[in-house]
Amino acid sequence: MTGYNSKGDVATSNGNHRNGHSNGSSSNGDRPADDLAQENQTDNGRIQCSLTPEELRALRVLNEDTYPYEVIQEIADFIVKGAGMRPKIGIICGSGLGSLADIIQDAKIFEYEKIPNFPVSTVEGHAGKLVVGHLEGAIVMAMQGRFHFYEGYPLAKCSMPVRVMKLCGVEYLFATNAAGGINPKFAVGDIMLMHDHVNMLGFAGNSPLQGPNDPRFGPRFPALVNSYNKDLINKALEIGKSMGIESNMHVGVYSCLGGPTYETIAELKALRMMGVDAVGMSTVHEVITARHCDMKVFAFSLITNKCSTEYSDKKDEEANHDEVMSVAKNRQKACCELVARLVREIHAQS
Ligand SMILES: O=P(O)(O)O[C@@H]1C[C@H](O)[C@@H](CO)O1
Ligand SMILES: Nc1nc2[nH]cnc2c(=O)[nH]1
Repeated sequence: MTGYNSKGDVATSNGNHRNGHSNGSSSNGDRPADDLAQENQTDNGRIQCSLTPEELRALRVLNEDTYPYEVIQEIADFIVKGAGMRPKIGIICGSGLGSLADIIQDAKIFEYEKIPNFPVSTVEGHAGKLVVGHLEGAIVMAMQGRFHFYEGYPLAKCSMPVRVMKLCGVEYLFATNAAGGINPKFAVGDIMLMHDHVNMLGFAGNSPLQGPNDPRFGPRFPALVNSYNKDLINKALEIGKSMGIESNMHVGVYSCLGGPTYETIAELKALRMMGVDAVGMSTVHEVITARHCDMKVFAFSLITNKCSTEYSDKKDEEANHDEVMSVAKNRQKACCELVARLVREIHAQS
């Protein structure tokens, strides 16, 4: 059998692996490169490809920026069949917020590495598991680990799981993230419900929808006004009130930068002038992909650090991922309750 894993290795029928890394296992042992090149040469001097058509197709899919509809459908079928249920709500867990998936009951867990054609998570705080099960009566699917542009994935690949969710039957996307608070009124640990975004990667000419448009997902030129569902924002505000956290909740504008660097003071000043309240490295391309295929979107940022727009020599004012993770851990209970109660409301309405 020929199989593929998500690291781009190709496993052949005799169990050998080919990959591009010098320290990877090789079906060719330690034979000199000249020998191998000669063996693969055809009469016209071109290197002959020894991959089967299936192997080539899988490699193409792994390396392509866009996933064909049929491949997304295959992934969705794999998940729905494996889980034995069809989810209605999709949740993307932000950095350190993986516990949002831990509250799912009767969970069927899929490691990303075992899902055909799925990328792998490479960031600390993103476990790399897809969890399908029940939450407050609804069937949900949660990504414990998302894909970021700075990991080296093209945007279409980063947000490909949103299309998988859609073909699984998901109607609502809940996207969560850890973000730096630029609005001076925001404190560490606050929750900002997103009501709009500034797509900085889009300003630079990058979009998850780049390339040929497949109308089975949505239109070539989707509108993005009203992307963030107002009813869900209002419901979340009511829930926040009844949890007694209304003074730690805001509604604001998020912006996604490419990362992995945190922002300079000059960049933060520019973002603030543009009306940005919180800054991160994700979510926007997922929201674009979700709106393109007409999903209802709810998204929030957990403010894990304050972004000062004043120059300072203080080391403790510099953002760092350990702080991001530790704040997320401390606030996971409130985030889980907010998500669970909103899911309950949606389920009660349907
Ligand atoms: O996945 P999210 O957007 O929650 O993660 C944020 C952005 C970077 O991945 C990381 C930086 O600390 O946290
Ligand atoms: N870009 C960015 N991402 C974050 N994720 C968590 N905090 C931050 C931040 O300050 N900036």
